[in-house]
Amino acid sequence: TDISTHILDQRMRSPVYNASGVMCRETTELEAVRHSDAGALVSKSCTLEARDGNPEPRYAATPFGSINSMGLPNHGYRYYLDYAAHYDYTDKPLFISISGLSLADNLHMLDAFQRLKRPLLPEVNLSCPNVPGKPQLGYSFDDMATALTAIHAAMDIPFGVKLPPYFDISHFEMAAEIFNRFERLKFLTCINSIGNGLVVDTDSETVLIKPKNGLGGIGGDYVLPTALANVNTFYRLCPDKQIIGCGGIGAGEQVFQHILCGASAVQVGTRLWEEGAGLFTRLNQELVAIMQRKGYQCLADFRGKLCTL
Ligand SMILES: O=C(O)c1[nH]c(=O)[nH]c(=O)c1I
Repeated sequence: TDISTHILDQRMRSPVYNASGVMCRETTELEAVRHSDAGALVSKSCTLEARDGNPEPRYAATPFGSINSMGLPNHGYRYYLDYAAHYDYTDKPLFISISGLSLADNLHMLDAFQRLKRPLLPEVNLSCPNVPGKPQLGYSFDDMATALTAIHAAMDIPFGVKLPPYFDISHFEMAAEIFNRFERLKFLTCINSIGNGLVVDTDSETVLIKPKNGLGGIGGDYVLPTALANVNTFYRLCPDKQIIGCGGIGAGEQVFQHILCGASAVQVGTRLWEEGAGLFTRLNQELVAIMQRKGYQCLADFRGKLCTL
């Protein structure tokens, strides 16, 4: 049973890796993912300068997932540039998440990463919901088109984007029409957390996290149907791009479902935060078990083959 996959020409021994933001802010964390059974790794979204992020508590686990308003805490892009410069690319693919506070910052950082001349894979984050005063690009189609036009003009290497969840068919269509304009935009990571949810503790009658009156991005079991809808819809609307699934993965079954909906690889956030890097070993085993039960030899046997009625 072969669970390997490729993103562009880069092979992954497993289709599962971390979601940006989880187990990837420190080089020690990135190394933990690299030494795990994850098939790749992605770094914490970075900005030009280091950021402390929002006041704590800013993450909370909940009965069906998590809520977070981290506020883009990171060491600044040079820290991740240094990791990418010394990384052994023969091991597993390295994705670099970029989330500049302006288009100019994004262009500056992306240029620095492409000048490394390393096979790193930039994932431009269009969907951070937690920086007060910074509306996310993914929900402003004109601004997103402008940014991607400039990024595509500046990038000689292939890149991807981290997308927010969309909920309206016309939004899927408008977003896909924009993405399909850009040939070197090669992968779409769907989805980021569902922005600005609110989780309340009944006993204390209090929110769980400090920033933004308790509002934060929702992840975990709550978001699986939305994640699958975004994966499958962009899989159908953007046939020249690969889809990386993210959202609601806690067991091999959801890995299977994301791939059935069209994902070439999948990322795990909430469940990784709660369980640790041993998660990848478990998910790989559970995926193999499902494939064996169904008689599938490789991921291509079922990728994108979701049946409709
Ligand atoms: O608050 C964060 O740091 C954060 N949190 C998220 O749930 N998604 C994001 O893209 C980011 I940049």
